[in-house]
Amino acid sequence: MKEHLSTILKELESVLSGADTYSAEKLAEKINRVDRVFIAGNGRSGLAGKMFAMRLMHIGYKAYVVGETITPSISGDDLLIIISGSGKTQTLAHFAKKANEVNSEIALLTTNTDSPIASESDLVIEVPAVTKATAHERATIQPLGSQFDQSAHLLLDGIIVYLLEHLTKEDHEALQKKHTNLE
Ligand SMILES: O=C([C@H](O)CO)[C@H](O)[C@H](O)COP(=O)(O)O
Repeated sequence: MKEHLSTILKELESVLSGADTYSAEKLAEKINRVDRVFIAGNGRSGLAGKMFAMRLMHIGYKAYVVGETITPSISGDDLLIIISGSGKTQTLAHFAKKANEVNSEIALLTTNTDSPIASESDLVIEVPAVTKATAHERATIQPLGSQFDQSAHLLLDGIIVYLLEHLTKEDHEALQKKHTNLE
């Protein structure tokens, strides 16, 4: 088990050292500028997105998860962030088209910069990880898209730290207060 964990950490270090951090910083700046942030992803990519949305709320941004019952309609002053390893998931491609129709900005976190969702996006952040589509051809000890899902989660947590350090000045106490008291 220790060996597996050590290998997973090495995989993540290798992926994240090749991630497009320049674009990740641009994404942080967009988040800071737009009115509201909408986050979409399916499966485990979607779970990484939900964790990111929660932290954005904690640090003072208006964040919504696409598909939740209380999520309002998106508009031209908003940003849609899509997390999709393949960049091809059809429901997400549809969301990107709809968001473009109302002129909202779109950012994509993906391994596939040459994908249908990438071509709809204003900003593409490349994360060079293995996905469910490439797991058979690239080296990882992990199943399906675990490497991408984990890398996306860590990169998004990195954006939270960047926002806290450079763009918002929320302190730990303010974050604690925003965390739900219904638990
Ligand atoms: O659940 C997923 C995981 O990769 C399976 O290991 C995917 O995130 C889900 O299938 C959505 O796919 P992508 O849009 O390509 O991330």
